[in-house]
Amino acid sequence: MNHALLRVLLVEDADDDAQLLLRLLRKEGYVPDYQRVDNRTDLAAALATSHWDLIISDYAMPGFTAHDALEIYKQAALDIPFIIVSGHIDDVSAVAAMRAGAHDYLLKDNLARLAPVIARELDEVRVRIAKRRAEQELRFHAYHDPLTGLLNRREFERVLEMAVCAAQRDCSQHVLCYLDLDQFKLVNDTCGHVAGDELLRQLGANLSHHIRASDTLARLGGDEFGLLLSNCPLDEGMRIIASLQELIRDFRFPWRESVFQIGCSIGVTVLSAETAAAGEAMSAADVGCYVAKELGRNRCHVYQADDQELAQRRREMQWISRIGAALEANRLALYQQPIYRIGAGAAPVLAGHEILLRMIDEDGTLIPPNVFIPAAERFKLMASVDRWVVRRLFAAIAARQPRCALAGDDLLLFVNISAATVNDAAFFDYVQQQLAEFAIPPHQVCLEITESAAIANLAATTPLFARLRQLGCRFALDDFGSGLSSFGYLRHLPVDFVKIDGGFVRNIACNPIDLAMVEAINKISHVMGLQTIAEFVESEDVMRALQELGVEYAQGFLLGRPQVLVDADDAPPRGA
Ligand SMILES: Nc1nc2c(ncn2[C@@H]2O[C@H](COP(=O)(O)OP(=O)(O)OP(=O)(O)O)[C@@H](O)[C@H]2O)c(=O)[nH]1
Repeated sequence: MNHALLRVLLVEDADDDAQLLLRLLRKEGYVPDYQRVDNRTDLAAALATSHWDLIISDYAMPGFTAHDALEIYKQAALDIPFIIVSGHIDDVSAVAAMRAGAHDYLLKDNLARLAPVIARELDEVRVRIAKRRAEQELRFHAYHDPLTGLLNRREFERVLEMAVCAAQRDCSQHVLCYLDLDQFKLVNDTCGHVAGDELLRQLGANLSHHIRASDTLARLGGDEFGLLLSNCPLDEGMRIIASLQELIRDFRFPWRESVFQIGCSIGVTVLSAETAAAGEAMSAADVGCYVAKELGRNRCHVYQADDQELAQRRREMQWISRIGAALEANRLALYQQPIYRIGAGAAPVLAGHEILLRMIDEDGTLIPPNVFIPAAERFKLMASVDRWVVRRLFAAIAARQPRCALAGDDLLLFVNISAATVNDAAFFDYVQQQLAEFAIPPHQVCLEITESAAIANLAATTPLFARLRQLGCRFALDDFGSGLSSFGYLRHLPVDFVKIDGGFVRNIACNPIDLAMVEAINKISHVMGLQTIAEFVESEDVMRALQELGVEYAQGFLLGRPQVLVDADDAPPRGA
């Protein structure tokens, strides 16, 4: 038999009856810890001051009934089983008492059911408590960061939105801070993530004890915290921030043999009637924090409008890691767009493909080249990107991958190279080695460079083109015509094809100036012994005009859209 402590509140005027109940409880193995009350005041006081597992109440007492007791019990809003044990109670009164909140009723001369009823009610209360706890926990997790117990980013943004609305409505001022710990990575790297977690937990708790009750602190993720100082002008906000900085400066985090001291960069912005949206305020505080880092870390910076310029630089810098990661993880895909030989009165004949590059971001979205290539150029990643394309393409052809229609054919591969690659002294050797490794016939490869990049790097372009042409590779000048001064340069560049800028081609059927430009480029190219390719051929009218002019090749949506050639998940080639 179990001996379970049972804290029981007896609402009973007769001590004899109370003792009888207690004896019964003991017989059933309970160890009752009890109090007897017989009036409203004592009952209310007992409920308010002690914790009870069970209430057993008589039905009718002098000047006091179970209904009165139930009323007080309901006001206390406690989840305690309430059982009526009465000398005589008619069915109507019993049902009324159950409706008023009693869990069961028994007659004093038949208490055989008492033990099972108590066991059942205690069980049910346990189930209700467990359910409530689980619900509370779920609610807590929806709004809180599991590591620190502070609010999470989503809840912080909700509170921030309310503050922005309040500022717009009643011109109140609030201060928003974005806190990012300095060199936090060091703690993780030297002592492991468990130490880093503990530091975040301790610092979060310290900060939360230090702010006003009306303020909101949240962990936004990683080592970043958000703080909203409600109804607070900037000067008062700066005083609070200064005291938080002091607290962080004084904070010591001991871990095994080491003691860490941590710095924090803080971006600050004011929410006022002019604040348009919570997202805008959040981004201003984030930019402020970035500037604080740039200025040397461990400081606070109030966001200024011209900080955006710095932030733009940061966004650009992020491309370095995005492109680097994409190269590393082979998250680049090759597409091919057909180029046809066109002749007056004859059906176009497939002559080759231009190889186009797409980047796939970490979340699977396709990034077009006009978005990431300018960034790759700015951050000197294009030479690596070009090498990646060459190797990936050659490997795909050598492996005769199913989508690769080029293998074994005499079709040309037009591969774009950048100005950076032209200036890469080792590129010639690289291409030579790749051609040999994958047994690609050099005459199938036509390297394309834009007219402007070729001219801007003339000193490097000419010898590279000459050497690669000796191997058998061919060259095309891309976007020809966009830099109008370039006819003279054609004489100096050892190229085979001129790709006429699509900006002229697109409208030749309706714009006589564009038609004249294309005609001139075509004529001069032919006089120099070069063949011409028209880009952006999108309609039959344009195609007819090109055939009449005697342009040799055409490329554009009319003839074929870019198709996947090598997907990001195709097996990558081994090696550099
Ligand atoms: N321990 C722990 N580390 C985390 C958690 N979330 C993110 N981190 C790490 O926190 C670091 C945050 O990166 P950054 O803010 O860029 O690094 P930092 O060293 O603080 O550098 P600065 O902010 O430039 O001073 C990264 O190393 C993450 O891996 C976490 O929940 N626990």
